Amino acid sequence: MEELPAAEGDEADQTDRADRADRAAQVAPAGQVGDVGTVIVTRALTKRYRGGQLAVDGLDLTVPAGSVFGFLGPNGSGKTTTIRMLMGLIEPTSGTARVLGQPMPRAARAVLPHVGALIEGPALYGFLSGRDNLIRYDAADPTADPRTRRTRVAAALDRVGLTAAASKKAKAYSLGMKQRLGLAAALLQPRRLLVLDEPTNGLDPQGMREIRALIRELASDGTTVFLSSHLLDEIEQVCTHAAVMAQGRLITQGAVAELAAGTRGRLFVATPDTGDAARVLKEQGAGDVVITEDRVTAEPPDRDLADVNAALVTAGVRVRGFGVERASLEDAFVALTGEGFDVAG
Ligand SMILES: Nc1ncnc2c1ncn2[C@@H]1O[C@H](COP(=O)(O)OP(=O)(O)OP(=O)(O)O)[C@@H](O)[C@H]1O
Repeated sequence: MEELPAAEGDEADQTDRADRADRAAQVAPAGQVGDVGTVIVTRALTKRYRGGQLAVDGLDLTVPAGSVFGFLGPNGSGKTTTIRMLMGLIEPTSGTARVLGQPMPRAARAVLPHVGALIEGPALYGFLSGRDNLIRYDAADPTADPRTRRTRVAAALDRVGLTAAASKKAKAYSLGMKQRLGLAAALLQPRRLLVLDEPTNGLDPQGMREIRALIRELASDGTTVFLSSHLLDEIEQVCTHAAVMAQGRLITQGAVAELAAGTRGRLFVATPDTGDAARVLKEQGAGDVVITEDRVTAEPPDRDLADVNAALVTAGVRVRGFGVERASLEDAFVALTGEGFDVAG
């Protein structure tokens, strides 16, 4: 199987992501309904299932054009239900959803040809080769010209790095290769929007890296990518923007860098005297003190950190490092919900 290019280094990645975030911000200044700069807008979107379960509760989502938008939430928080409403697969109970400027599900026929979707794993025929699976997908599209089918399929296989494995039966594919084949199917036609539901679910770390690299590459062409995930670090690694869901409700949304920036990071002390450091930090008013090997971390207290540092030194704690770590999206989530991220919905 062909290898995808390795993920770029952290620094290059950050720059690239910042560039894309800028571009997305430029085309979506206010994110109003119907704004050409937004590809998905929902207002008070709500879904109550027949059994009474309120799966999505008054969701106001704004996805800027050109963004890699992470739809983040623990299992059961309503992500798949939202995606199914956006794709016109189920009707909302109330509220509205517009995709590419058109109302869903009413305009599904006009909208969906411009949207590539990978929802709940690709439906593949195991006894057919990867290539033949794509030929079937392409043949099912009434707008696809049969004369150029082989060229389109070859280009899609190449795009996801499956050319060398194209003749293998799909049942012999690894999970990562199956996901890539699903992506290839979504890419048979040029798309303005890609919607990926948990694209790395069940993959090993290498498979995850490959799919993330592919997502970055797709986004660099200007395609808006909307992906759901229950993995915070995944969103931080690939997304320019994110929305955070919990129990059917939107907790927050915006540029990833800004979401975390609004939250205070954790105070850390690197020291061999962890026990004493933890005691002093508590005395100084720090909360949630955690000891790990030769580090103590805590919620910073509401006082000058220079005084906290001085108190440590006065107490004889040998301080090798002291500071506040940059807040992660996880810190933001905990600050907003008062809960850890790994909660069941
Ligand atoms: N068809 C259905 N009928 C009734 N309840 C449902 C149905 N589908 C989902 N639910 C419930 O709605 C809530 C939201 O589920 P949903 O699948 O949208 O969440 P999710 O964030 O995508 O989670 P996961 O990552 O586990 O798929 C859950 O409590 C779930 O049990």
